[in-house]
Amino acid sequence: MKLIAFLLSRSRGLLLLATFVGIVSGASSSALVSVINTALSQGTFRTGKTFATFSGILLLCVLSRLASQYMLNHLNQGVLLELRMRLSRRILTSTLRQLEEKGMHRLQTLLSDDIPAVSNSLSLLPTIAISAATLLGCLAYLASLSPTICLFMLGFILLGGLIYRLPVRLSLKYFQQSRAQSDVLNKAFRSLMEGIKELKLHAPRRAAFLAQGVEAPAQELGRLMRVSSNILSTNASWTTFLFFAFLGLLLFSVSRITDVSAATLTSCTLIILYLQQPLDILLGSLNVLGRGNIALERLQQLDPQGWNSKEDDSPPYAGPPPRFERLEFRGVTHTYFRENDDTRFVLGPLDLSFQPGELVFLVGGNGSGKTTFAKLLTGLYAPDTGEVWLNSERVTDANREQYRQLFTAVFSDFHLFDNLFGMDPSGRSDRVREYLSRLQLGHKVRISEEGILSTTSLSQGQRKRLALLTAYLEERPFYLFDEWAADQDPAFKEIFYNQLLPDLKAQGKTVLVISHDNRFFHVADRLLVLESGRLVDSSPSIGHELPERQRPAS
Ligand SMILES: Nc1ncnc2c1ncn2[C@@H]1O[C@H](COP(=O)(O)OP(=O)(O)OP(=O)(O)O)[C@@H](O)[C@H]1O
Repeated sequence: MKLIAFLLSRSRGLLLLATFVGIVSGASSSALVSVINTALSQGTFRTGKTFATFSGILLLCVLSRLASQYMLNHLNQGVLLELRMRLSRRILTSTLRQLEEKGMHRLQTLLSDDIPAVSNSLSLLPTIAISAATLLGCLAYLASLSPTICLFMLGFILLGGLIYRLPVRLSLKYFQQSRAQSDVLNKAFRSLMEGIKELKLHAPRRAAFLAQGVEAPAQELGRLMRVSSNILSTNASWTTFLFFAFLGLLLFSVSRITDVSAATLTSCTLIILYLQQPLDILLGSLNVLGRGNIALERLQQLDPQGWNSKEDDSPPYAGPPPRFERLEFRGVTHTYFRENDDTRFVLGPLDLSFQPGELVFLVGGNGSGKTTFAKLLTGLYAPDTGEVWLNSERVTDANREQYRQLFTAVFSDFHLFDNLFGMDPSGRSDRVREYLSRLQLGHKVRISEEGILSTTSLSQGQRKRLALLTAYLEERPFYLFDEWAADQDPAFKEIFYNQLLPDLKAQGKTVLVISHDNRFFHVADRLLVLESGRLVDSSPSIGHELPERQRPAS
Protein backbone atom coordinates (compact mmCIF):
# COMPACT_ATOMS: atom_id res chain seq x y z
CA MET A 1 0.00 0.00 0.00
CA LYS A 2 1.33 3.41 -1.00
CA LEU A 3 0.63 4.90 2.41
CA ILE A 4 2.75 2.38 4.30
CA ALA A 5 5.48 2.54 1.64
CA PHE A 6 5.48 6.33 1.98
CA LEU A 7 5.73 6.08 5.77
CA LEU A 8 8.48 3.45 5.54
CA SER A 9 10.44 5.60 3.13
CA ARG A 10 10.26 8.50 5.59
CA SER A 11 11.25 6.90 8.89
CA ARG A 12 11.77 3.20 8.60
CA GLY A 13 13.63 2.83 11.93
CA LEU A 14 11.05 4.58 14.08
CA LEU A 15 8.15 2.86 12.32
CA LEU A 16 9.66 -0.58 12.86
CA LEU A 17 10.47 0.19 16.50
CA ALA A 18 6.94 1.53 17.12
CA THR A 19 5.45 -1.53 15.44
CA PHE A 20 7.67 -3.81 17.53
CA VAL A 21 6.65 -2.07 20.77
CA GLY A 22 3.01 -2.21 19.59
CA ILE A 23 3.42 -5.96 19.09
CA VAL A 24 4.81 -6.24 22.64
CA SER A 25 1.73 -4.38 23.88
CA GLY A 26 -0.64 -6.59 21.88
CA ALA A 27 1.17 -9.74 22.97
CA SER A 28 1.08 -8.70 26.62
CA SER A 29 -2.61 -7.89 26.25
CA SER A 30 -3.27 -11.44 25.05
CA ALA A 31 -0.98 -12.75 27.80
CA LEU A 32 -3.25 -10.96 30.27
CA VAL A 33 -6.22 -12.89 28.88
CA SER A 34 -4.27 -16.06 29.32
CA VAL A 35 -3.36 -15.21 32.94
CA ILE A 36 -6.99 -14.35 33.74
CA ASN A 37 -8.23 -17.49 32.08
CA THR A 38 -5.70 -19.74 33.82
CA ALA A 39 -6.40 -18.11 37.17
CA LEU A 40 -10.13 -18.59 36.72
CA SER A 41 -9.94 -22.16 35.44
CA GLN A 42 -7.36 -23.30 38.02
CA GLY A 43 -8.71 -21.21 40.90
CA THR A 44 -5.33 -19.54 41.49
CA PHE A 45 -6.59 -15.99 41.34
CA ARG A 46 -5.96 -15.30 45.03
CA THR A 47 -2.27 -16.27 44.99
CA GLY A 48 0.48 -13.66 45.27
CA LYS A 49 2.26 -15.14 42.22
CA THR A 50 -0.78 -14.67 40.00
CA PHE A 51 -1.22 -11.13 41.29
CA ALA A 52 2.46 -10.31 40.61
CA THR A 53 2.33 -11.83 37.10
CA PHE A 54 -0.91 -10.02 36.33
CA SER A 55 0.43 -6.66 37.57
CA GLY A 56 3.73 -7.04 35.72
CA ILE A 57 2.08 -7.91 32.42
CA LEU A 58 -0.50 -5.16 32.87
CA LEU A 59 2.29 -2.61 33.41
CA LEU A 60 4.17 -3.89 30.36
CA CYS A 61 0.97 -3.78 28.31
CA VAL A 62 0.11 -0.19 29.27
CA LEU A 63 3.65 1.19 28.99
CA SER A 64 4.40 -0.48 25.66
CA ARG A 65 1.04 0.71 24.27
CA LEU A 66 1.86 4.23 25.39
CA ALA A 67 5.39 4.09 23.97
CA SER A 68 4.16 2.73 20.65
CA GLN A 69 1.48 5.41 20.38
CA TYR A 70 3.91 8.20 21.29
CA MET A 71 6.36 7.03 18.64
CA LEU A 72 3.73 6.70 15.96
CA ASN A 73 2.15 10.02 16.89
CA HIS A 74 5.57 11.61 16.53
CA LEU A 75 6.02 9.89 13.18
CA ASN A 76 2.55 10.89 11.98
CA GLN A 77 3.04 14.54 12.83
CA GLY A 78 6.43 14.51 11.11
CA VAL A 79 4.86 13.01 7.99
CA LEU A 80 2.00 15.51 8.09
CA LEU A 81 4.43 18.39 8.37
CA GLU A 82 6.34 16.99 5.44
CA LEU A 83 3.16 16.61 3.37
CA ARG A 84 2.11 20.19 4.06
CA MET A 85 5.55 21.52 3.21
CA ARG A 86 5.86 19.29 0.16
CA LEU A 87 2.52 20.45 -1.19
CA SER A 88 3.42 24.09 -0.58
CA ARG A 89 6.78 23.59 -2.30
CA ARG A 90 5.17 21.78 -5.22
CA ILE A 91 2.75 24.68 -5.63
CA LEU A 92 5.66 27.11 -5.60
CA THR A 93 7.85 25.13 -7.99
CA SER A 94 5.10 24.26 -10.46
CA THR A 95 4.79 26.63 -13.34
CA LEU A 96 2.02 29.22 -13.19
CA ARG A 97 0.43 27.70 -16.28
CA GLN A 98 0.28 24.25 -14.64
CA LEU A 99 -1.41 25.75 -11.59
CA GLU A 100 -3.87 27.72 -13.70
CA GLU A 101 -4.74 24.60 -15.68
CA LYS A 102 -5.05 22.49 -12.54
CA GLY A 103 -7.34 25.06 -10.93
CA MET A 104 -6.73 26.66 -7.56
CA HIS A 105 -9.89 25.06 -6.12
CA ARG A 106 -8.34 21.62 -6.62
CA LEU A 107 -5.28 22.67 -4.65
CA GLN A 108 -7.65 23.85 -1.95
CA THR A 109 -9.24 20.35 -1.81
CA LEU A 110 -5.78 18.85 -1.45
CA LEU A 111 -5.01 21.14 1.47
CA SER A 112 -8.39 21.01 3.20
CA ASP A 113 -9.55 17.42 2.52
CA ASP A 114 -6.74 15.20 1.34
CA ILE A 115 -4.07 16.06 3.88
CA PRO A 116 -6.55 15.42 6.77
CA ALA A 117 -7.56 12.12 5.12
CA VAL A 118 -3.91 11.04 5.09
CA SER A 119 -3.60 12.26 8.67
CA ASN A 120 -6.66 10.23 9.79
CA SER A 121 -5.30 7.06 8.34
CA LEU A 122 -1.83 7.63 9.76
CA SER A 123 -3.18 8.26 13.24
CA LEU A 124 -4.83 4.85 13.09
CA LEU A 125 -1.52 3.04 12.66
CA PRO A 126 -0.70 2.64 16.38
CA THR A 127 -4.12 1.07 17.02
CA ILE A 128 -3.69 -1.21 14.00
CA ALA A 129 -0.28 -2.43 15.24
CA ILE A 130 -1.64 -3.11 18.74
CA SER A 131 -4.80 -4.80 17.44
CA ALA A 132 -2.83 -7.01 15.05
CA ALA A 133 -0.49 -8.06 17.85
CA THR A 134 -3.40 -8.75 20.20
CA LEU A 135 -5.06 -10.83 17.50
CA LEU A 136 -1.93 -12.86 16.84
CA GLY A 137 -1.24 -13.36 20.55
CA CYS A 138 -4.78 -14.47 21.25
CA LEU A 139 -4.74 -16.84 18.27
CA ALA A 140 -1.52 -18.38 19.56
CA TYR A 141 -3.12 -18.85 22.98
CA LEU A 142 -6.23 -20.26 21.35
CA ALA A 143 -4.04 -22.72 19.43
CA SER A 144 -2.46 -23.87 22.69
CA LEU A 145 -5.92 -24.52 24.14
CA SER A 146 -7.54 -26.11 21.09
CA PRO A 147 -5.80 -26.26 17.70
CA THR A 148 -9.08 -27.23 16.03
CA ILE A 149 -10.99 -24.21 17.32
CA CYS A 150 -8.04 -21.99 16.44
CA LEU A 151 -8.10 -23.37 12.90
CA PHE A 152 -11.84 -22.67 12.66
CA MET A 153 -11.25 -19.16 13.95
CA LEU A 154 -8.47 -18.60 11.41
CA GLY A 155 -10.70 -19.84 8.63
CA PHE A 156 -13.46 -17.51 9.81
CA ILE A 157 -11.08 -14.53 9.91
CA LEU A 158 -9.70 -15.23 6.43
CA LEU A 159 -13.12 -15.79 4.92
CA GLY A 160 -14.60 -12.80 6.75
CA GLY A 161 -11.65 -10.62 5.69
CA LEU A 162 -12.05 -11.64 2.03
CA ILE A 163 -15.80 -11.01 2.07
CA TYR A 164 -15.26 -7.71 3.87
CA ARG A 165 -12.79 -6.44 1.26
CA LEU A 166 -15.24 -6.43 -1.64
CA PRO A 167 -17.71 -3.89 -0.20
CA VAL A 168 -14.74 -1.84 1.06
CA ARG A 169 -13.51 -1.60 -2.52
CA LEU A 170 -16.94 -0.49 -3.66
CA SER A 171 -17.09 2.06 -0.85
CA LEU A 172 -13.67 3.41 -1.84
CA LYS A 173 -14.86 3.77 -5.43
CA TYR A 174 -17.60 6.08 -4.23
CA PHE A 175 -15.11 7.87 -2.01
CA GLN A 176 -12.84 8.46 -5.03
CA GLN A 177 -15.77 9.94 -6.97
CA SER A 178 -16.53 12.15 -3.99
CA ARG A 179 -13.05 13.74 -4.27
CA ALA A 180 -13.90 15.14 -7.70
CA GLN A 181 -17.18 16.42 -6.27
CA SER A 182 -15.24 18.06 -3.41
CA ASP A 183 -13.26 19.94 -6.06
CA VAL A 184 -16.52 21.24 -7.54
CA LEU A 185 -17.81 22.25 -4.11
CA ASN A 186 -14.56 24.00 -3.20
CA LYS A 187 -14.82 25.96 -6.44
CA ALA A 188 -18.32 27.03 -5.37
CA PHE A 189 -17.01 28.04 -1.93
CA ARG A 190 -14.35 30.21 -3.57
CA SER A 191 -17.06 31.91 -5.62
CA LEU A 192 -19.13 32.31 -2.45
CA MET A 193 -16.30 34.12 -0.68
CA GLU A 194 -15.01 36.13 -3.61
CA GLY A 195 -18.47 37.01 -4.90
CA ILE A 196 -20.06 37.77 -1.55
CA LYS A 197 -20.82 41.41 -2.44
CA GLU A 198 -22.46 40.56 -5.76
CA LEU A 199 -24.48 37.78 -4.13
CA LYS A 200 -25.66 39.99 -1.30
CA LEU A 201 -26.79 42.68 -3.73
CA HIS A 202 -28.82 40.41 -6.00
CA ALA A 203 -31.35 38.18 -4.26
CA PRO A 204 -32.40 36.07 -7.30
CA ARG A 205 -28.73 35.49 -8.20
CA ARG A 206 -28.01 34.54 -4.60
CA ALA A 207 -30.88 32.06 -4.54
CA ALA A 208 -29.88 30.53 -7.88
CA PHE A 209 -26.22 30.35 -6.85
CA LEU A 210 -27.12 28.68 -3.56
CA ALA A 211 -29.37 26.15 -5.29
CA GLN A 212 -27.27 25.36 -8.36
CA GLY A 213 -23.79 26.38 -7.34
CA VAL A 214 -23.63 25.14 -3.76
CA GLU A 215 -26.57 22.90 -2.91
CA ALA A 216 -26.44 20.72 -6.03
CA PRO A 217 -22.72 19.76 -5.67
CA ALA A 218 -23.06 19.57 -1.87
CA GLN A 219 -25.99 17.17 -2.25
CA GLU A 220 -24.13 15.07 -4.78
CA LEU A 221 -21.09 14.99 -2.49
CA GLY A 222 -23.37 14.03 0.40
CA ARG A 223 -24.95 11.26 -1.71
CA LEU A 224 -21.58 9.79 -2.65
CA MET A 225 -20.29 9.92 0.92
CA ARG A 226 -23.57 8.50 2.23
CA VAL A 227 -23.47 5.56 -0.16
CA SER A 228 -19.80 5.01 0.67
CA SER A 229 -20.51 5.08 4.44
CA ASN A 230 -23.70 3.01 4.17
CA ILE A 231 -21.80 0.26 2.40
CA LEU A 232 -19.33 0.27 5.27
CA SER A 233 -22.04 0.29 7.94
CA THR A 234 -23.82 -2.63 6.25
CA ASN A 235 -20.50 -4.38 6.04
CA ALA A 236 -19.76 -3.79 9.73
CA SER A 237 -23.22 -5.07 10.79
CA TRP A 238 -22.82 -8.08 8.56
CA THR A 239 -19.42 -8.86 10.12
CA THR A 240 -20.86 -8.56 13.63
CA PHE A 241 -23.59 -10.98 12.59
CA LEU A 242 -20.99 -13.34 11.13
CA PHE A 243 -18.93 -13.10 14.30
CA PHE A 244 -21.77 -14.16 16.57
CA ALA A 245 -22.95 -16.72 14.03
CA PHE A 246 -19.46 -18.20 14.20
CA LEU A 247 -19.59 -18.21 17.99
CA GLY A 248 -22.97 -19.96 17.82
CA LEU A 249 -21.54 -22.48 15.36
CA LEU A 250 -18.65 -23.07 17.71
CA LEU A 251 -20.87 -23.64 20.70
CA PHE A 252 -23.59 -25.69 19.06
CA SER A 253 -21.84 -27.59 16.27
CA VAL A 254 -18.04 -27.57 16.47
CA SER A 255 -18.10 -28.70 20.09
CA ARG A 256 -20.02 -31.75 18.93
CA ILE A 257 -17.53 -32.81 16.28
CA THR A 258 -14.42 -32.22 18.40
CA ASP A 259 -13.77 -33.58 21.83
CA VAL A 260 -13.18 -30.29 23.65
CA SER A 261 -14.08 -30.10 27.30
CA ALA A 262 -16.60 -27.57 28.58
CA ALA A 263 -13.81 -25.73 30.43
CA THR A 264 -11.73 -25.39 27.22
CA LEU A 265 -14.80 -24.27 25.32
CA THR A 266 -15.46 -21.60 27.97
CA SER A 267 -11.87 -20.38 27.73
CA CYS A 268 -12.00 -20.33 23.92
CA THR A 269 -15.28 -18.40 23.98
CA LEU A 270 -13.78 -15.86 26.36
CA ILE A 271 -10.80 -15.35 24.07
CA ILE A 272 -12.93 -15.11 20.93
CA LEU A 273 -15.18 -12.53 22.58
CA TYR A 274 -12.08 -10.59 23.55
CA LEU A 275 -11.00 -10.67 19.89
CA GLN A 276 -14.07 -8.85 18.65
CA GLN A 277 -12.66 -5.38 19.29
CA PRO A 278 -9.26 -5.85 17.59
CA LEU A 279 -11.01 -7.57 14.69
CA ASP A 280 -13.41 -4.65 14.29
CA ILE A 281 -10.51 -2.20 14.35
CA LEU A 282 -8.51 -4.18 11.79
CA LEU A 283 -11.41 -4.57 9.38
CA GLY A 284 -12.50 -0.92 9.81
CA SER A 285 -8.96 0.23 9.15
CA LEU A 286 -9.09 -1.26 5.63
CA ASN A 287 -11.42 1.55 4.65
CA VAL A 288 -9.62 4.35 6.50
CA LEU A 289 -6.27 3.27 5.05
CA GLY A 290 -7.88 3.01 1.60
CA ARG A 291 -9.17 6.57 1.89
CA GLY A 292 -5.75 7.76 3.06
CA ASN A 293 -4.19 5.99 0.12
CA ILE A 294 -6.50 7.71 -2.36
CA ALA A 295 -5.74 11.07 -0.74
CA LEU A 296 -2.00 10.38 -0.84
CA GLU A 297 -2.22 9.44 -4.51
CA ARG A 298 -3.90 12.76 -5.24
CA LEU A 299 -1.19 14.59 -3.32
CA GLN A 300 1.53 12.64 -5.11
CA GLN A 301 0.14 13.72 -8.44
CA LEU A 302 1.88 17.00 -7.68
CA ASP A 303 5.26 15.24 -7.70
CA PRO A 304 7.67 16.02 -10.54
CA GLN A 305 7.05 12.71 -12.33
CA GLY A 306 3.31 12.91 -11.86
CA TRP A 307 2.99 16.49 -12.91
CA ASN A 308 5.94 16.53 -15.27
CA SER A 309 7.30 19.79 -13.94
CA LYS A 310 10.60 20.63 -15.53
CA GLU A 311 11.38 23.34 -13.01
CA ASP A 312 11.14 21.12 -9.94
CA ASP A 313 14.73 20.02 -10.11
CA SER A 314 16.25 23.48 -10.10
CA PRO A 315 17.16 24.75 -6.63
CA PRO A 316 15.58 28.05 -5.54
CA TYR A 317 17.77 30.93 -6.61
CA ALA A 318 19.13 32.79 -3.60
CA GLY A 319 21.57 35.24 -5.23
CA PRO A 320 21.14 38.89 -6.19
CA PRO A 321 19.07 39.95 -9.23
CA PRO A 322 20.90 39.25 -12.50
CA ARG A 323 22.79 42.00 -14.32
CA PHE A 324 20.62 43.76 -16.90
CA GLU A 325 21.97 45.21 -20.13
CA ARG A 326 19.44 44.08 -22.70
CA LEU A 327 16.36 41.91 -22.77
CA GLU A 328 15.13 40.55 -26.07
CA PHE A 329 12.10 38.60 -27.30
CA ARG A 330 12.72 36.67 -30.53
CA GLY A 331 9.57 35.29 -32.14
CA VAL A 332 7.98 34.57 -28.74
CA THR A 333 4.45 33.12 -28.71
CA HIS A 334 2.01 31.89 -26.11
CA THR A 335 -1.23 30.05 -26.81
CA TYR A 336 -4.23 29.46 -24.55
CA PHE A 337 -6.43 26.54 -25.58
CA ARG A 338 -9.98 26.60 -24.35
CA GLU A 339 -11.27 23.07 -23.87
CA ASN A 340 -14.92 24.05 -23.69
CA ASP A 341 -15.35 26.00 -26.92
CA ASP A 342 -12.44 24.63 -28.98
CA THR A 343 -11.01 28.09 -29.63
CA ARG A 344 -7.61 29.47 -28.81
CA PHE A 345 -5.88 32.75 -28.16
CA VAL A 346 -2.41 33.26 -29.59
CA LEU A 347 -0.10 36.00 -28.37
CA GLY A 348 2.74 36.81 -30.76
CA PRO A 349 5.06 36.09 -32.42
CA LEU A 350 6.67 38.96 -30.53
CA ASP A 351 9.99 40.52 -31.50
CA LEU A 352 11.11 43.38 -29.29
CA SER A 353 13.74 44.42 -26.78
CA PHE A 354 14.17 46.48 -23.61
CA GLN A 355 17.16 48.52 -22.41
CA PRO A 356 18.02 49.78 -18.90
CA GLY A 357 16.46 53.13 -18.01
CA GLU A 358 13.54 52.87 -20.47
CA LEU A 359 9.99 53.85 -19.58
CA VAL A 360 7.69 51.82 -21.84
CA PHE A 361 3.88 51.79 -21.95
CA LEU A 362 1.96 48.73 -23.10
CA VAL A 363 -1.52 49.55 -24.37
CA GLY A 364 -4.32 47.67 -26.07
CA GLY A 365 -7.97 46.77 -25.78
CA ASN A 366 -9.40 44.31 -23.26
CA GLY A 367 -8.31 40.78 -23.99
CA SER A 368 -5.60 41.91 -26.42
CA GLY A 369 -2.95 40.00 -24.42
CA LYS A 370 -1.29 42.63 -22.20
CA THR A 371 -1.30 40.61 -18.97
CA THR A 372 -0.24 37.49 -20.84
CA PHE A 373 2.64 39.51 -22.29
CA ALA A 374 3.54 40.61 -18.74
CA LYS A 375 3.58 36.99 -17.56
CA LEU A 376 5.86 36.02 -20.45
CA LEU A 377 8.14 38.98 -19.86
CA THR A 378 8.52 38.28 -16.14
CA GLY A 379 9.21 34.58 -16.76
CA LEU A 380 5.97 33.40 -15.10
CA TYR A 381 5.15 31.74 -18.43
CA ALA A 382 7.74 30.07 -20.63
CA PRO A 383 7.34 30.83 -24.36
CA ASP A 384 5.60 28.11 -26.36
CA THR A 385 7.84 29.01 -29.29
CA GLY A 386 10.57 31.61 -29.73
CA GLU A 387 13.29 32.69 -27.36
CA VAL A 388 13.89 35.19 -24.59
CA TRP A 389 17.44 36.48 -24.25
CA LEU A 390 18.88 38.31 -21.25
CA ASN A 391 22.12 40.08 -22.19
CA SER A 392 23.88 37.39 -24.21
CA GLU A 393 22.27 34.41 -22.54
CA ARG A 394 19.14 32.56 -23.56
CA VAL A 395 16.52 32.14 -20.85
CA THR A 396 15.73 28.46 -20.39
CA ASP A 397 14.05 26.27 -17.76
CA ALA A 398 17.40 25.99 -16.02
CA ASN A 399 17.89 29.72 -15.43
CA ARG A 400 14.31 31.03 -15.50
CA GLU A 401 14.11 31.21 -11.70
CA GLN A 402 17.20 33.47 -11.71
CA TYR A 403 15.79 35.49 -14.62
CA ARG A 404 12.57 36.18 -12.68
CA GLN A 405 14.60 37.93 -9.96
CA LEU A 406 15.16 40.75 -12.46
CA PHE A 407 11.59 41.95 -11.95
CA THR A 408 9.36 43.48 -9.40
CA ALA A 409 5.73 43.56 -10.45
CA VAL A 410 2.37 44.77 -9.25
CA PHE A 411 -0.24 42.82 -11.22
CA SER A 412 -3.82 43.97 -11.39
CA ASP A 413 -4.81 40.97 -9.22
CA PHE A 414 -1.85 41.49 -6.87
CA HIS A 415 -1.65 40.00 -3.39
CA LEU A 416 -0.57 42.15 -0.47
CA PHE A 417 1.33 40.22 2.23
CA ASP A 418 1.08 41.63 5.74
CA ASN A 419 4.79 40.98 6.23
CA LEU A 420 7.74 42.06 4.09
CA PHE A 421 8.84 38.42 3.75
CA GLY A 422 12.35 38.00 2.40
CA MET A 423 13.25 41.69 2.80
CA ASP A 424 15.10 43.06 5.77
CA PRO A 425 13.71 46.52 6.52
CA SER A 426 15.94 47.02 9.61
CA GLY A 427 18.35 49.86 8.99
CA ARG A 428 16.09 51.12 6.20
CA SER A 429 13.43 52.67 8.42
CA ASP A 430 14.20 56.18 7.12
CA ARG A 431 13.70 55.01 3.56
CA VAL A 432 10.49 53.16 4.49
CA ARG A 433 9.15 56.29 6.20
CA GLU A 434 10.06 58.41 3.17
CA TYR A 435 8.31 56.01 0.76
CA LEU A 436 5.24 55.82 3.01
CA SER A 437 5.02 59.58 3.10
CA ARG A 438 5.49 59.85 -0.71
CA LEU A 439 2.72 57.33 -1.15
CA GLN A 440 0.58 59.36 1.30
CA LEU A 441 0.32 56.41 3.66
CA GLY A 442 2.47 57.76 6.52
CA HIS A 443 -0.58 58.42 8.68
CA LYS A 444 -2.15 55.04 7.95
CA VAL A 445 0.50 52.35 8.01
CA ARG A 446 3.58 51.59 10.08
CA ILE A 447 6.14 48.91 9.37
CA SER A 448 7.90 47.29 12.32
CA GLU A 449 11.63 46.54 12.43
CA GLU A 450 10.69 42.91 11.69
CA GLY A 451 8.88 44.00 8.53
CA ILE A 452 5.31 43.49 9.79
CA LEU A 453 2.75 45.90 8.36
CA SER A 454 0.52 47.47 11.03
CA THR A 455 -2.50 46.95 8.79
CA THR A 456 -3.58 45.89 5.30
CA SER A 457 -7.22 46.83 5.89
CA LEU A 458 -7.15 49.75 3.51
CA SER A 459 -8.96 50.99 0.45
CA GLN A 460 -8.07 49.27 -2.85
CA GLY A 461 -6.10 52.33 -4.00
CA GLN A 462 -4.18 52.44 -0.71
CA ARG A 463 -3.47 48.72 -0.85
CA LYS A 464 -1.99 49.24 -4.31
CA ARG A 465 0.21 51.99 -2.94
CA LEU A 466 1.45 49.60 -0.27
CA ALA A 467 2.20 47.05 -2.99
CA LEU A 468 4.18 49.80 -4.71
CA LEU A 469 6.14 50.36 -1.51
CA THR A 470 7.07 46.66 -1.48
CA ALA A 471 8.17 47.03 -5.09
CA TYR A 472 10.36 50.00 -4.18
CA LEU A 473 12.00 48.08 -1.35
CA GLU A 474 12.78 45.14 -3.64
CA GLU A 475 15.01 47.45 -5.73
CA ARG A 476 15.00 45.22 -8.81
CA PRO A 477 16.26 46.50 -12.19
CA PHE A 478 12.92 46.02 -14.03
CA TYR A 479 9.51 47.27 -12.78
CA LEU A 480 6.18 46.15 -14.15
CA PHE A 481 2.87 47.80 -13.30
CA ASP A 482 -0.30 46.20 -14.65
CA GLU A 483 -3.01 48.87 -14.64
CA TRP A 484 -1.60 50.08 -11.34
CA ALA A 485 -3.14 53.54 -11.59
CA ALA A 486 -6.64 52.29 -12.38
CA ASP A 487 -7.74 52.61 -8.73
CA GLN A 488 -5.93 55.87 -7.93
CA ASP A 489 -7.59 59.25 -7.54
CA PRO A 490 -6.76 61.91 -10.19
CA ALA A 491 -4.30 63.68 -7.89
CA PHE A 492 -2.31 60.55 -7.19
CA LYS A 493 -2.50 59.47 -10.84
CA GLU A 494 -0.67 62.71 -11.63
CA ILE A 495 1.95 61.91 -8.99
CA PHE A 496 2.38 58.35 -10.28
CA TYR A 497 2.80 59.25 -13.95
CA ASN A 498 4.59 62.59 -13.61
CA GLN A 499 6.80 61.95 -10.56
CA LEU A 500 7.12 58.32 -9.47
CA LEU A 501 7.64 56.81 -12.92
CA PRO A 502 10.16 59.44 -14.12
CA ASP A 503 12.00 59.02 -10.77
CA LEU A 504 12.36 55.30 -11.34
CA LYS A 505 13.61 55.97 -14.86
CA ALA A 506 16.08 58.52 -13.49
CA GLN A 507 17.42 55.81 -11.15
CA GLY A 508 18.21 53.73 -14.25
CA LYS A 509 15.27 51.34 -13.77
CA THR A 510 13.39 49.93 -16.73
CA VAL A 511 9.65 50.32 -16.28
CA LEU A 512 6.85 48.68 -18.25
CA VAL A 513 3.46 50.21 -17.52
CA ILE A 514 0.26 48.56 -18.73
CA SER A 515 -2.20 51.38 -18.90
CA HIS A 516 -5.40 52.72 -20.41
CA ASP A 517 -4.59 56.28 -19.21
CA ASN A 518 -4.20 57.96 -22.62
CA ARG A 519 -3.63 61.34 -20.95
CA PHE A 520 -0.23 60.24 -19.72
CA PHE A 521 1.12 58.34 -22.74
CA HIS A 522 3.46 61.26 -23.48
CA VAL A 523 5.50 60.32 -20.36
CA ALA A 524 6.66 57.11 -22.04
CA ASP A 525 9.79 56.72 -24.12
CA ARG A 526 8.05 54.09 -26.14
CA LEU A 527 4.56 52.77 -26.66
CA LEU A 528 3.84 49.10 -27.38
CA VAL A 529 0.39 48.54 -28.88
CA LEU A 530 -1.24 45.11 -28.78
CA GLU A 531 -4.24 44.11 -30.86
CA SER A 532 -5.67 40.60 -30.60
CA GLY A 533 -2.34 39.22 -29.47
CA ARG A 534 -0.36 41.01 -32.19
CA LEU A 535 2.14 43.78 -31.57
CA VAL A 536 0.89 46.33 -34.11
CA ASP A 537 3.17 49.16 -33.07
CA SER A 538 6.24 49.71 -30.95
CA SER A 539 7.36 53.17 -31.96
CA PRO A 540 8.50 56.05 -29.68
CA SER A 541 5.49 57.55 -27.98
CA ILE A 542 6.27 61.22 -28.47
CA GLY A 543 3.90 62.47 -31.13
CA HIS A 544 2.72 58.92 -31.64
CA GLU A 545 -0.63 58.40 -33.31
CA LEU A 546 -2.61 55.70 -31.56
CA PRO A 547 -4.91 53.39 -33.51
CA GLU A 548 -8.24 55.21 -33.77
CA ARG A 549 -10.15 53.10 -31.21
CA GLN A 550 -7.49 53.78 -28.54
CA ARG A 551 -7.27 57.53 -28.96
CA PRO A 552 -8.35 59.55 -25.93
CA ALA A 553 -11.84 60.97 -26.20
CA SER A 554 -11.54 64.65 -26.91
N1 LIG B 1 -5.67 31.45 -17.84
C1 LIG B 1 -6.21 31.59 -19.07
N2 LIG B 1 -6.65 30.50 -19.72
C2 LIG B 1 -7.20 30.61 -20.95
N3 LIG B 1 -7.34 31.79 -21.62
C3 LIG B 1 -6.91 32.90 -21.01
C4 LIG B 1 -6.31 32.87 -19.70
N4 LIG B 1 -5.97 34.13 -19.36
C5 LIG B 1 -6.33 34.91 -20.39
N5 LIG B 1 -6.89 34.20 -21.38
C6 LIG B 1 -7.36 34.70 -22.66
O1 LIG B 1 -6.28 35.33 -23.28
C7 LIG B 1 -6.67 36.56 -23.86
C8 LIG B 1 -5.76 37.68 -23.38
O2 LIG B 1 -5.94 37.85 -22.00
P1 LIG B 1 -5.12 38.94 -21.19
O3 LIG B 1 -5.51 38.80 -19.78
O4 LIG B 1 -3.69 38.81 -21.52
O5 LIG B 1 -5.70 40.29 -21.81
P2 LIG B 1 -5.47 41.80 -21.35
O6 LIG B 1 -5.03 42.55 -22.57
O7 LIG B 1 -4.60 41.87 -20.16
O8 LIG B 1 -6.95 42.22 -20.99
P3 LIG B 1 -7.50 43.31 -19.95
O9 LIG B 1 -7.18 44.69 -20.47
O10 LIG B 1 -8.95 43.07 -19.99
O11 LIG B 1 -6.89 43.02 -18.63
C9 LIG B 1 -8.12 36.76 -23.51
O12 LIG B 1 -8.89 36.52 -24.68
C10 LIG B 1 -8.43 35.76 -22.46
O13 LIG B 1 -9.68 35.20 -22.64
